[in-house]
Amino acid sequence: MRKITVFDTTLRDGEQSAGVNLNLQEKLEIARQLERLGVDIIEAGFPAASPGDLASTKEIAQTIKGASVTGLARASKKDIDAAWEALKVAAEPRLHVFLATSPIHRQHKLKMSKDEVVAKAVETVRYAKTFFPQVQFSAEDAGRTELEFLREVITAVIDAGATVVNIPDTVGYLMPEEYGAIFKYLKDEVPNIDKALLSAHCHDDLGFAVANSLAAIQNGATQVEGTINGIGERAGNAALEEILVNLNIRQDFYQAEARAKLDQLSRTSRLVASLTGMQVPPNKAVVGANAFAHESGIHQDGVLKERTTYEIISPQLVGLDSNQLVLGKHSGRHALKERMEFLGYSLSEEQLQDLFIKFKELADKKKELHDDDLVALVHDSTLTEDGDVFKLDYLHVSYMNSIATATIRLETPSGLQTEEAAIGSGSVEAIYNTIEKMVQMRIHLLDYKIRSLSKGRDALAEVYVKVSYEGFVGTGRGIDHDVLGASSKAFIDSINRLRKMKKPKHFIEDQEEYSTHCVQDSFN
Ligand SMILES: CC(=O)SCCNC(=O)CCNC(=O)[C@H](O)C(C)(C)COP(=O)(O)OP(=O)(O)OC[C@H]1O[C@@H](n2cnc3c(N)ncnc32)[C@H](O)[C@@H]1OP(=O)(O)O
Ligand SMILES: CC(C)C(=O)C(=O)O
Ligand SMILES: [Mg+2]
Repeated sequence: MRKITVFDTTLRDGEQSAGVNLNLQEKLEIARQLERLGVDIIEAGFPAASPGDLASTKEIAQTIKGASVTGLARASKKDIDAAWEALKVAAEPRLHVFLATSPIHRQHKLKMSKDEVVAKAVETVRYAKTFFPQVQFSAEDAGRTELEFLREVITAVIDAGATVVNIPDTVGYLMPEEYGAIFKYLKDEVPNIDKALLSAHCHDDLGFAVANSLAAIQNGATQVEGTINGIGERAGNAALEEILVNLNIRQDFYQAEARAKLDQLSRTSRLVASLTGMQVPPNKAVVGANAFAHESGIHQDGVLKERTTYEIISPQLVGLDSNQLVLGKHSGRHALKERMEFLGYSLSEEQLQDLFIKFKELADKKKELHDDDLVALVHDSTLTEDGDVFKLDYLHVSYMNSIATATIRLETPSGLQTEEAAIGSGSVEAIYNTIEKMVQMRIHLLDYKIRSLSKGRDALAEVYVKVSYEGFVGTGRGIDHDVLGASSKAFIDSINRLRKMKKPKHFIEDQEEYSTHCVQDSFN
């Protein structure tokens, strides 16, 4: 199994993301987590860029012992001196110098000839080697460099003492086959290639950063560079978590391994997202919030029967407790049953079916159903399961000039449909006046309470009412995604309960005592 050295540049190339600026404490916190993750090299900054970058690189070099710490420098003595100032405290000082090699960069940016680039690269590596035992040379924009010239530069810098040579696809231009072919070419054609590690560094402009990095590994790269969550300049760098999980899950294919502890990946991703403010999209591979969430019934059924039907990565591998079966409108009975059992309800087939119908009705209106919603639904269905009750069929409320009008259709205990309308000074009063007319009972509302059952704007509403009718006191409860729907259902529920009361058993003079008894009776 080939060993792959993992080079993390979240704190250098990652921090080059537009809008990201980490302070010393934040950088240190990320560096400590990268150490826990077990990356081999942490690129802590670009010391010549600013006094702050120098100070944080130095602090990280001083603090981190479980990984090698490096910093970036241009092919310039001033930059290398600044890097030495920051990194001389490290256990094994390591420098990363770069110089562009592509015709575009030579001509327009550096204004240097090929010979001048080779000479500058060699001079730089030699100078760096007077301080640093480990020197990495990066041929910036190697991806767009003439192969023969790249071979010449790489051979020269290894001769000058470079211990790592990096072949960046700086602008994310190459296809995996092309990038892999460069590594194969250099392995075959650079005579001293065995004296240095060969490194891959990819950007995601065309969406191939991870694929390109893996293609490089397939073709001989022994070091891979990237950032957590793939943050970085423009479209970002290769996402390290994706590369690491690929190497683990498809070890059979790559025949290569890294020493990183994958169960630290989720935590590292969350830390980087929160400190950089660059949130991870939910569908992002490995660390997205939905990466281990199954919503559709067929998938949930498969996962419940055998996890690997739809899950190639176990959540525990990346440090999560478990996968998630999200209950929503695409879910099926298997997942609903499993969740209800988890919540302590063992439902008969009939009860499950009844609940499932209500579940689907609610799921059409609500994005995701939480445990509270399910408990509410199961209670709601068991309250009305014995038939012989009024049921709400249709509700319309309008409110104009301080007058509310409710139009309601009820299904009566004998199965008939009846419709009525009435007004009130508010919507709930209009609803209750209408229902009262329909059931032909003079009902006094003694109490009305409303609360939200779950989280979010689309949470279910639960309404409790306490009512009295000819000396009887009863309560009712209604749950609905709409507060007026819940209010109607609670009132109808209280009427259904009153209708079922048997006078000798339930008639209690003390109304408080009766009410408590009734509530317990209803909800136990
Ligand atoms: C692919 C990459 O990610 S490379 C790293 C990119 N990261 C950064 O640039 C972040 C930190 N950078 C900075 O803070 C600043 O650019 C500094 C402090 C390094 C330099 O600032 P300035 O001196 O004002 O130069 P400026 O950034 O405007 O221009 C870059 C100069 O470096 C030169 N240069 C670029 N790359 C290299 C190199 N590898 N070696 C030597 N010189 C280089 C450019 O040709 C240009 O030189 P010129 O002034 O002679 O035209
Ligand atoms: C400095 C180099 C390695 C770089 O970040 C790039 O070329 O993308
Ligand atoms: Mg880069």
